[in-house]
Amino acid sequence: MNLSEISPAIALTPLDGRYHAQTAALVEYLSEPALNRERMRVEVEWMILLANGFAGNDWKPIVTGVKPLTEQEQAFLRSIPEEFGAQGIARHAAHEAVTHHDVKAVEYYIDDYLDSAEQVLGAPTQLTDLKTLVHFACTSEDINNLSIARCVKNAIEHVWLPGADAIVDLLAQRAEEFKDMPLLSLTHGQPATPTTLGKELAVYVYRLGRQLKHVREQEYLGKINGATGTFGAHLAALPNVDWVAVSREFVENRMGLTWNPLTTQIESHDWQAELFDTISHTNRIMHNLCVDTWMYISRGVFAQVPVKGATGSSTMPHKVNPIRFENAEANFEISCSLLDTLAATLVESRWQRDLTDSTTQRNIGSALGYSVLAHNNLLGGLKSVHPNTQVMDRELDENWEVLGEPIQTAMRAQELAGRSGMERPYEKVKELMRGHSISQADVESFIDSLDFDDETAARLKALTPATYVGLASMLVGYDRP
Ligand SMILES: O=C(O)C[C@H](Nc1ncnc2c1ncn2[C@@H]1O[C@H](COP(=O)(O)O)[C@@H](O)[C@H]1O)C(=O)O
Repeated sequence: MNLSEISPAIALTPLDGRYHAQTAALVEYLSEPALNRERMRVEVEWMILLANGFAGNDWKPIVTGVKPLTEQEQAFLRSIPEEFGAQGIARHAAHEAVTHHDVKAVEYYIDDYLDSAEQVLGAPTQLTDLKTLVHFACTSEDINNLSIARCVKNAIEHVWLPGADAIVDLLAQRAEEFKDMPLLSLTHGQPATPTTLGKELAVYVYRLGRQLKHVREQEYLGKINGATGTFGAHLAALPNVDWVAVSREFVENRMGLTWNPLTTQIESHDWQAELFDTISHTNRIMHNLCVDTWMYISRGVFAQVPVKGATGSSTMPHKVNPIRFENAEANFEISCSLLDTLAATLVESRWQRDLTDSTTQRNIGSALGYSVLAHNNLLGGLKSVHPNTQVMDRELDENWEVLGEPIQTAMRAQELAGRSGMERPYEKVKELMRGHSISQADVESFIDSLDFDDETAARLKALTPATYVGLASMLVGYDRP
């Protein structure tokens, strides 16, 4: 059996195959039909603006000879994208098979609807004669850039950000829960100044929160200014219209985007580079979290809740493998590579336009899809782990030498305050502790061997690796930038 002949078609990529259920929400915004539907929305809104005007021109038609569209006519136009489904996709494809131009095919698709307007509305309508208003004075990129910006904005706001927020919210909740849970830290993989598990999670909350703030503040730019951004055709056809004002009204108020006044044929895509860079950066922070958590699991700091009925290893029955973190790690990497390519290449275009951006932007769905998939697995993974305080306490208790730092720092303070016998504090502690296994008794007798004032000696003796966590617990309160 030839797999390529099976119907419905078998997905080539995992996003639309194996992982479809986890990425399907993006189909609504970033699939090819979603783009074509958005193109239709842009085309019909442009028609409505041209026919009905706006407050800035006292609601007079912008194109001479066109009467304002009635509520019913506007509703009819707006129904075209809203009715775009399986049959519409096939009809658009049939037009494209002839035109070999996807935006032109959208124009013809709308023309077909205008032919049926009188029948659908049940009354004579000027719409049947308004085919020439479809795509009026537009180049394809006028339609494309606005459609893509709106598709991406919706995908970010409705799918990507909620997924990222869910991770940050869970981390913040866990940071608060675990803020007093002491944890041996490892710098260079070696025992170091203890922290708390909550504080380490709060670091991620803070880092991610900053990036998500950038994403929320992202501008989405749009333009509608003709074939090379000069309004040349607009002016040649209708010289008395304030086209700059019309263009601005459309981009800002009808499309909900930031108006770009100065472009070549293409919107310059700088906002896309900014957004994709930020998302890639966010992916990398989450990748770091996956790796850290994976290693905490390996160390026993986090235990995993076994999923009922699930198999860890096909041969080693005892195992619960951290597969969700590994899956997320891999998908973040693929997402980053696509986003990095998009951000790097979209900001360049030969002279007034080349078409590389069109081809490249068709992968925005994949780039965000791998990220959304990774979010899903990371969130599931995080929900399935819980701290093992026995392991954490044991690690701390086996590493009393981490108290070398507070002792030598207290010695410095004593020396600076004029107390004698505190010279060469770092070296003295190093002599005692470096490379040795140190017990609680060793630490105590070392403190006793030095001439600390009573209060300092008592404070140092009260320290254990588990209580030497500084302000970790309080710092968790700073996790939301
Ligand atoms: O308004 C215009 O069309 C102006 C024209 N520039 C174009 N602007 C936007 N789209 C264009 C352009 N040219 C082609 N196409 C169509 O883009 C589609 C590219 O397909 P793909 O590589 O799959 O992304 C594919 O459907 C192409 O037919 C120019 O000559 O400057």
